Amino acid sequence: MSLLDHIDYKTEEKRLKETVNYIEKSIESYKKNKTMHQKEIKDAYSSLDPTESSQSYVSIMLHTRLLDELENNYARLLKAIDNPYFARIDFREEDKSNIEKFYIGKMSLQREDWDVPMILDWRSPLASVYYDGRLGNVVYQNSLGESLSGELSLKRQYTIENKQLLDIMDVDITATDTFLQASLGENKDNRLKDIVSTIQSEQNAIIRADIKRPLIVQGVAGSGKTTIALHRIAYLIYTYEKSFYPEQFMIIAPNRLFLNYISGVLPELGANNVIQTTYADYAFKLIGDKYNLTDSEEKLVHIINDDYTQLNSNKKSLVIKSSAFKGSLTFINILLRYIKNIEINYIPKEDFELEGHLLMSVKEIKNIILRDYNHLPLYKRFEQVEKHLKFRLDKEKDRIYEQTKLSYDKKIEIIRRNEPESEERRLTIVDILNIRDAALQKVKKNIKIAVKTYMSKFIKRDLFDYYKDIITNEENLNYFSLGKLDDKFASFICQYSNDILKGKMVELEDLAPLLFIKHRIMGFEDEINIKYVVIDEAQDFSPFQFYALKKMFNTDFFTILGDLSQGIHSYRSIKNWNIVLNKIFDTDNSQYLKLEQSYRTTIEIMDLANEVIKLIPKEDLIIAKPVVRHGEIPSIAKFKFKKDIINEAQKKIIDLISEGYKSIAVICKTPKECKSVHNELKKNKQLNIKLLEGKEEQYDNTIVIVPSYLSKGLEFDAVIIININDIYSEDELDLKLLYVSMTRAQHKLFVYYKEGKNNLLERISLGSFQN
Ligand SMILES: Nc1ncnc2c1ncn2[C@@H]1O[C@H](COP(=O)(O)OP(=O)(O)OP(=O)(O)O)[C@@H](O)[C@H]1O
Repeated sequence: MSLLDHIDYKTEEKRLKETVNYIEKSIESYKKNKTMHQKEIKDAYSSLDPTESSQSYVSIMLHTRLLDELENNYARLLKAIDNPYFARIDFREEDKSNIEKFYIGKMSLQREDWDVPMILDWRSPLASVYYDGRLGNVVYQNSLGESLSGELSLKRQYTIENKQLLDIMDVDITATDTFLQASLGENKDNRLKDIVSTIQSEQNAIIRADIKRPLIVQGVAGSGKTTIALHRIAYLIYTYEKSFYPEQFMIIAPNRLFLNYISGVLPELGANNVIQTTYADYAFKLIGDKYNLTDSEEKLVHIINDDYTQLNSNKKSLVIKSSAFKGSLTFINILLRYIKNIEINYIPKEDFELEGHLLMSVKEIKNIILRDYNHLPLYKRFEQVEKHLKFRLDKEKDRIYEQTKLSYDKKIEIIRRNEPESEERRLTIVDILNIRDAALQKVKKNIKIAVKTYMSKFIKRDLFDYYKDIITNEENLNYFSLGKLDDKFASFICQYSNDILKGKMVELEDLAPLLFIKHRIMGFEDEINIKYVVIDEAQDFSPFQFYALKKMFNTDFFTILGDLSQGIHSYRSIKNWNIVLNKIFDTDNSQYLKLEQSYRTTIEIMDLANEVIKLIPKEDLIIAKPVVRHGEIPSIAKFKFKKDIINEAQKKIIDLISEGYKSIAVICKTPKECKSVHNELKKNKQLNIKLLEGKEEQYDNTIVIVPSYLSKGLEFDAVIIININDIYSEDELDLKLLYVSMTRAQHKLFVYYKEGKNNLLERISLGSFQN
């Protein structure tokens, strides 16, 4: 049906015009108001008298605030004007007779003369029925969490561009979501986009899940985890705007390139100032930059390359084991014992006294440290002790001074009373007076230095000294593990860590324990004010990484998203979500949701990728179900020579560009192979191909060449997997790397490999799924 034939075309056309006109008028009135406020501020400044009158200050403050609000609204209106809304629902509240029409957009728009909003924000409670509700009776929760019901009689979607209505689509019970199909079929550039108009019900449940309970989401490749994570933040900022500032939300992503890839979404959703960081960047901000990070991917690359086997077959398993150990619950417990030991043993053994007078006993001091202020970092507890000591001293010092004086005065009095006046008596008294004065001087001096002297008995050490004291000291490691660590392993890990730390380097695995020590012992210089944390690609986190964040931020407000099938760092990270659900958070409180539908790839590509991941013999593996979108069958081609692969890839890239694809990736297994393929491909001057090595913070190229592990999280219109020397084996890690590489493709996938020992790709190319 053409747009003009739609029964409501005229009404909808009129409504759009009306909305656009209203926004235009609002923009005009903004401009007038802005000039007015600016003039008020200027006038107030010119009549500002520094000696008097707060009137002008008040005026400046008021108009500055109003101007800020105005600027915010203006930015929102400008954003909305070309495409003010994307959907409409017709809804009748229970027990009411009238049906209201609600137009849903990325922002809300109120008209003073209307009862219902002109545009309803997609994050508002009622808008939820658009995402969840089928036509008929529906239930949604209002902002107080109460269930409200009503009848949904229409769900309508619009395509609007540049203020023009291009399409109207009514969604009934059976209609497949053509809008979703259209959106998934588009070619995309190298930035993630918002999906407000096509959020699916299972995704909506995650976006709007209870804020108070930690939420763990296992979602297959391309199920929208990253996208939803960002929408959830935008939703929470809107819903809880009175309780949280955007700056109190933090999203943690795997690397800066990825952060750049997602950076456009939150501003587009009206959520500015959210902290977007990587674990390492944030950790270094808190622990300082005395030490540097070893290349966090280097270990993975060694493992992928299987370099260790050439060096020392045993070393690989020990390196892997120590990575896992540093992130484990076992190590958390060792550190907890170690810190407790510091707390107890670093307390001085003596009471706090002045001139033999007890001011505070060790027992009291212990109580301050171990009981009353136990929630604070140790050094902050020391500060509390100092305050208490000062308080006691202030209270007692005059009395002690007077008592000292009195004891001498008494002696003099006795002499005066018992001895007759004589030169000798006078000299004795003068002597005593001199001794008294010296004693009082001493008391005065001791009063001055008493607290400082006592506090100097508390030992303070550098963060890294503490860490080395446990991770490079075999005796301590054994002692605090209660003798449960294997001697050979303990010895290896100490030596291995010492080798790294002595070069003023740390590995990614060291950051969580360092953060935790800093949190419990020194405390952080600036107050940490993060209230909500979202972690993407969380399958690569260790238990300790989650634990350290939870403790530092002192919150359960977490959304954690990941896909275990893409856990390519599983040598150092969680193996399943249970540990997070039950050990890091409270089992009864944490929520677990699954996303099984994949939106990124075509059925044909997903089928092929699923064949790969199914080769991992794991029962709990979740296989992705692609949404119904067909495309070309991925082509897998074998070549005799490297040069043939390069030629074919060059040709294919040129074809893809001419077909209008906006983002193309060549993915090789290792960085080494990427480099070598890049050197060949770039000989064709027609191709501007960028090699991604992991250090870059952004890329704007259409064509990139990227190692498999770095492609995680990204997506491209078309992917060409090239495999020449660093062949894929059937190891779990290799299967995951190949799976990740394949699932980056939205529309087209090509696999080119060199004949020889490449059994896995050979096997896949002969697979039954190839028609
Ligand atoms: N409801 C939706 N409507 C339209 N597009 C969607 C929807 N959900 C997801 N997508 C699209 O699917 C693609 C994959 O999304 P995203 O990258 O967020 O998934 P992911 O689960 O984080 O993937 P991966 O784990 O493989 O990196 C994106 O292009 C996103 O825009």
